[in-house]
This record gives sequence, structure tokens and C-alpha cells, in this order.
Amino acid sequence: METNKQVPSLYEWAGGMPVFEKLMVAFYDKVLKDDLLEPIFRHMSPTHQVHVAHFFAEVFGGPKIYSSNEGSHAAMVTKHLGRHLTEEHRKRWVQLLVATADELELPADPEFRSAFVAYVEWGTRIAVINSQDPNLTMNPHEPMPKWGWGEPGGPYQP
Ligand code: HEM
Repeated sequence: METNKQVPSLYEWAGGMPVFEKLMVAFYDKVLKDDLLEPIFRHMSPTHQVHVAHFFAEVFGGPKIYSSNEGSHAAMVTKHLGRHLTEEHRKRWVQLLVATADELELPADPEFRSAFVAYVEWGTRIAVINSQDPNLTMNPHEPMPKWGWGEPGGPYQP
């Protein structure tokens, strides 16, 4: 099913770029009101929200805006180096992102949410691991991660 052209990407199923951009703007509004995460993001760049939106969109099968104009997988990893993120930070980040996805009514079908949360769990755990190291150890040319529907194989069909 994964290779079937009729199966929409996660990006398409979510509703395209406006949805990812709105999601990240609303998410980082929450982050900046959160006592645990605010100190980490207080000085984030003004392009942070839109870059993270482009990164997520690309991972989920959307246009290659992040990797062609804004960064690369290694550039994204570099932003986390030496920040010593903890499991507590990560858990809160995930909780707030999923809560924002609910509030903005991203597709709530089991298949989409399973894939969405799988990537978020994977990506945030990678971020915590990389943040313990002050230096980039990965291949600087490593391609962007690509996320598909996984085991469910496609969106929910009643
Ligand atoms: C799927 C997981 C994640 C992805 C895809 C991701 C993606 C990104 C991207 C693309 C940037 C660069 C933004 C820019 O160019 O301005 C960035 C920066 C950053 N991320 Fe993440 N991130 C993830 C998880 C986390 C987590 C869990 C934390 C902490 C709890 C975190 C903390 C930061 C910080 C502090 C920066 C630098 C912000 C700044 O000072 O501009 N990230 N992230």
C-alpha cells in the first residue's frame, strides 16, 4: 500500500503547509507559556516556528523547502548540540505538540495519529541524544528523514 500512488502522503492527509505552519505557531505559543520549556526557547530565532513547520512537512512527504533553502538534517541536529535536553523536556514538548494537534483538529484518525506520534517520539528522542554532545558526529550529508504511514499502510477507511 505504501507505494500505491493513490495513498496520500501524511503531509497531504494533514492538510498541507498551512496546517503545519499553524500547528507550529500555536505550539510554540504554548511552549513560551510553559515554565519548563520557556527558558530553553526564550531566545529562539524569529524563523524557528516556520523552519520547524517546513522540517516536519518535508519529513511527512511535503515540498523540500527546509532542505533546499533553510538547512539539512545535519543542520537541524546542530541546533540541538550541547543543549543537554532531558527526558522531562522531551516529554513536555511531545505533550504540548499533541495537545496543539488536538486543538487545531489535525486529522484524528488512528492511522494518522499513529504515524504522527511515531515520528514525534523518534525525532524527540534523537534530539535529546544529540543534545548531550557538543559536536556533530553524524554524516553532515545525511538525507532528511522520511516518514510514511507505517504498519497501518494508509489513512483510516471506515
Ligand atoms: C521531532 C523533533 C524535533 C524536530 C524536527 C526539531 C527541529 C528543529 C529545527 C528545524 C530547528 C532549527 C530552527 C531554525 O532553523 O530556526 C530546531 C532548533 C531547536 N530545537 Fe528542535 N526539533 C525537535 C525536537 C526538539 C526538542 C524535543 C527540543 C527541546 C525540548 C528542541 C529544542 C530546540 C532548540 C532549543 C532549538 C534552537 C532554537 C533557537 O535558539 O533558535 N527541539 N529544532
